[in-house]
Amino acid sequence: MAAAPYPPALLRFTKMHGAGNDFVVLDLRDGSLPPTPALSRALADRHTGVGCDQILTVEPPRSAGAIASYRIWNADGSNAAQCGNGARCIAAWLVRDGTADDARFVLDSPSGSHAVERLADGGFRVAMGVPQFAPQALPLAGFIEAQDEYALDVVVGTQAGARAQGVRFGAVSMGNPHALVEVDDIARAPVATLGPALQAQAAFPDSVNVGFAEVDARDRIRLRVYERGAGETLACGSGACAAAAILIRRGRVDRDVAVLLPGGELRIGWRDDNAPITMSGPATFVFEGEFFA
Ligand SMILES: N[C@H](CCC[C@H](N)C(=O)O)C(=O)O
Repeated sequence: MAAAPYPPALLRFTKMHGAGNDFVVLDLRDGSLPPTPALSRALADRHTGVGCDQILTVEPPRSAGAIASYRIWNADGSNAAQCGNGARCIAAWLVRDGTADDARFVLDSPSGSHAVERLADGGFRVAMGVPQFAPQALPLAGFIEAQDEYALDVVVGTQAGARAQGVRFGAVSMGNPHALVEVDDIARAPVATLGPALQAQAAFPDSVNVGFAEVDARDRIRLRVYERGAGETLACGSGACAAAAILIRRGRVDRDVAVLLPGGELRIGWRDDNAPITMSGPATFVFEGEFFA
């Protein structure tokens, strides 16, 4: 086997987070290749790498009106089509870079084009697209029509302690797949057991991001998310949009709602069913660095 090149190549990156959901941002606008799954895992490793939930790339725009596009790789190396907290961090990165010199601009993600607005508090509001409830949009196999609530018998736990339990959940795509389980007490939600168990169901051939929501009030949701490809994160922007969409559609919350996640608070608005969902929240720079790839 050929020896690895020496000295190893240096990879410049920016470490950022959105409400605690943390990212390594790579600028690929010079035509550099996107990270391989192995490099994504190496960058994401919290002991031997930089450490992050996702890797985000800044790339040339793909649509006429956009100033840039972004792509997303999870910590396990898998590719994703949307990242709400990441969208805000890419927006902040482009403002600092001088590419975004207006308060309003458009970014392209693999899921579509997103209007972005810079807010007075330094955060950003992003139009995250119209939620898609059709099971095929996730995909969610075994169901034809969109339902307010689905039921599956899920095996939870490992061999010895494995037990089947009926699970009721909502499902929606924000460009990436989300399932939502309502709970009475978010602090005691079975995130670490039921999250991976639902992801492993054949009903989710592409896996799924699993949210657990406690409705505090008609304008406040508490949410924890066991993310596809990253495990439980401190926040999930598309997950906050998904939870609000499902709970608004069920009539459980109003169309303008605060979503309280372990890492911070996001504001979600959905003025009518055919409008894009908007997500507002912070984007934080942590450090710049060079990684020996
Ligand atoms: N784990 C997600 C991608 C990151 C989404 C999340 N970090 C967000 O802020 O939306 C997926 O595989 O679809």
